[in-house]
Amino acid sequence: MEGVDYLADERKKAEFDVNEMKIVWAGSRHNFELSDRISKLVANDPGFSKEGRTMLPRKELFKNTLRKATYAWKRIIELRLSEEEAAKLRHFVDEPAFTDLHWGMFIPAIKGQGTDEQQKKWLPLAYKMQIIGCYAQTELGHGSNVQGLETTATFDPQTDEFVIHSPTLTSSKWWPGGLGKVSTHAVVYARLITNGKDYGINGFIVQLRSLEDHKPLPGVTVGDIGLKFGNGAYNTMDNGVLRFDHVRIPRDQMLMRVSQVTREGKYVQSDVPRQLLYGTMVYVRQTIVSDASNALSRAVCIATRYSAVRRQFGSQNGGQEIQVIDYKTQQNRLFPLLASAYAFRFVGEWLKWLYTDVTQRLQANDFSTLPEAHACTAGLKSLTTTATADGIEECRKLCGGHGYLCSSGLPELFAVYVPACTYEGDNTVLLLQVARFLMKTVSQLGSGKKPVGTIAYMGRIEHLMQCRSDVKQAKDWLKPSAVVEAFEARAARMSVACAQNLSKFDNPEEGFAELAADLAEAAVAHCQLIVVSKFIEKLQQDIPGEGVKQQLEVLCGIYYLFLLHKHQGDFLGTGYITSKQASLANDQLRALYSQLRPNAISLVDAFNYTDHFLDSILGRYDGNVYPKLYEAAWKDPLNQSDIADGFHEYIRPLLKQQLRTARL
Ligand SMILES: CCCCCCCCCC/C=C\CCCCCCCC(=O)SCCNC(=O)CCNC(=O)[C@H](O)C(C)(C)COP(=O)(O)OP(=O)(O)OC[C@H]1O[C@@H](n2cnc3c(N)ncnc32)[C@H](O)[C@@H]1OP(=O)(O)O
Ligand SMILES: Cc1cc2nc3c(=O)[nH]c(=O)nc-3n(C[C@H](O)[C@H](O)[C@H](O)COP(=O)(O)OP(=O)(O)OC[C@H]3O[C@@H](n4cnc5c(N)ncnc54)[C@H](O)[C@@H]3O)c2cc1C
Repeated sequence: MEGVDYLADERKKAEFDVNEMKIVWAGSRHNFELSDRISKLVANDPGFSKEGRTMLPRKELFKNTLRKATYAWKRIIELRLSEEEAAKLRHFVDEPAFTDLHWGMFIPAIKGQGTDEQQKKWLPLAYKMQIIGCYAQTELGHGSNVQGLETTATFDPQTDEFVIHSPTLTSSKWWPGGLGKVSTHAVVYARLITNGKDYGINGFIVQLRSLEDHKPLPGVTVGDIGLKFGNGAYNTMDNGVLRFDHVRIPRDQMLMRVSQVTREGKYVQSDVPRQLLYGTMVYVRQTIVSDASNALSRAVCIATRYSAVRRQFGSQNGGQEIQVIDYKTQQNRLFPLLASAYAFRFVGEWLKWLYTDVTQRLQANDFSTLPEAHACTAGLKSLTTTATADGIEECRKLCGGHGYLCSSGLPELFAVYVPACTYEGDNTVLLLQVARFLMKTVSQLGSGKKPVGTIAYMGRIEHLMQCRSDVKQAKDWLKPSAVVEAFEARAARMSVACAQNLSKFDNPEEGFAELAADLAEAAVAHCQLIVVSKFIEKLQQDIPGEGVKQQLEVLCGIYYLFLLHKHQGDFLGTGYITSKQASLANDQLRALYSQLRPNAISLVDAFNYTDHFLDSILGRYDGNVYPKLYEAAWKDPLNQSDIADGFHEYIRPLLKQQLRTARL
């Protein structure tokens, strides 16, 4: 980095090896070197400049995204990047585009739900981008309720084709990214009807646009759904609307891994569970959990650096004012978010492992871990995206007024990120899926079926229902066993309380609906237990580097003690801790803030973000905030002239009129 480093003093305070922490953050030396190389490649290429992006009108913004996405593809080919390198490059280009859905959902849907033959036919075309695809599931009338989708795919045995049709306005596909203006193909989810019988939802590969002139094919109506939240932000994506008027596709374009329709029109269900139809969602939810730490760490990096630069009040004898990062209130808002970024990183790594494991089992026809994989991906997607979206907004507030400027990077980051709470499953709907899994687990206790994996703790239910915390002094809260038991007891007791209340209803579905808010809270408690446990397990590994493990222990402590403080009501209400023990937890939390403080800047440096990727004046590596903010203001189009457009038309007559009135 060239020039003065205004954060140099902060960096000197670090009590750990930042370079080793960079490797822990990246997951491995290989990952670190890959991210470092590709992020610099993108940052140094003017073709990926972000200059002026938030000021472009929609059409220009979208065209610019098409240019960038195709330029990225050109560079991927020229540099002969591997699949892993190409994915990193798209990540660091940092602009939502149709390619996210092509690579992230269209291809995985064909891989997960297509037969070998179908994969052989479609994947090479998709890998070379000779066709571009999207994932068309959600409709105007239904998103969460997948079984309620209305689009039909009716088999016609005369011609050996499916007829894809949108029977109602509400059956219009609505939201799929990349659909509006770009995709040539889509995996369309529709009700499979053969011999007059409705067999429920299945995926179909449907061509939408001509590969010659890109015009919609006969019977296809397609377009963009309109401007979305935030300036720039997610408007780089062409989320689309799609209607079919009796569009015919060959039978072999039904994705046939889960079920098949024969030439005669007979429906055949394979021996794989129907839930595999939802497999692409499980995959994407897992990637969204991994991505949460990316988004949160960006916001935290900006807010932490700026909090060290910004000074307010407390000047003594003409000396400097206090850095706002030294206020306990600032630390209490910021440091748990820094800790959460690390916590989500590690739980994301673990979830990736779980997903790989379940995928291998599925290939060997072992479906036993699918329910747990669904509960973990759904629950952790909900937990991490909610906390990340809220955390980004908190970081904006932590930056005071300047956080509201687009040049802080935070408004755009928030606007791009916040739909993660909705897409790939509304966060409340997903928590209720976890709650169903928990209620099923509780109902099976005593049946001889031993709970395993993330619900193994339920196997010790008798102990967890009656144990009490033995914390006597603040530092007892640093013992992993004390913490894990606290989170297990809270989660188990909340689930059991829900199950007991449910048993009072004659109709379980009515009971579930009535108790949904409590059930969602029990699901949150279970998911927080997973994140805390995985952080603690990470610390049990061998972690090299001077002081690195100690810093991670501080972060882990902050993560769980902050949760304990925030959800004190649960821990006290379920009777596991006393109010005295809650207060000791808070004392320990404050002590950990003081330990973290000198390391804060280096802990965000460990994310290894380039200034290009952060795209934030407040988060600049060198902390040179004020001159750059001042400079940026003058680049606003409004400042291209002293007299604004519209002045002569509107303001001048007003001023003249006031002048006349004053003269009277
Ligand atoms: C795309 C690239 C991703 C990259 C991410 C990184 C981010 C980068 C930066 C961001 C920039 C751009 C990326 C943007 C990407 C946006 C992508 C967004 C795409 C979408 O939104 S696609 C549409 C997603 N839609 C949903 O998620 C719908 C949610 N609804 C459902 O999942 C279901 O309908 C339901 C709520 C689960 C209910 O289903 P159903 O009524 O059928 O089920 P039941 O409750 O009756 O349960 C039956 C039975 O099935 C089990 N089950 C349910 N789901 C699953 C599953 N997925 N897997 C396994 N099992 C499942 C359930 O537990 C029941 O079991 P039981 O009978 O009790 O044993
Ligand atoms: C930016 C963005 C990109 C997207 N990309 C795609 C895409 O590429 N492909 C695609 O197919 N779809 C896509 N979607 C659609 C997305 O998956 C759905 O919006 C999402 O699944 C939520 O469904 P919904 O809109 O029907 O919400 P709704 O279900 O209508 O939710 C409305 C409210 O009702 C509540 N609610 C609903 N059901 C229940 C229940 N059973 N119990 C309690 N509360 C309930 C919810 O919590 C929420 O508060 C995208 C959406 C967005 C915002």
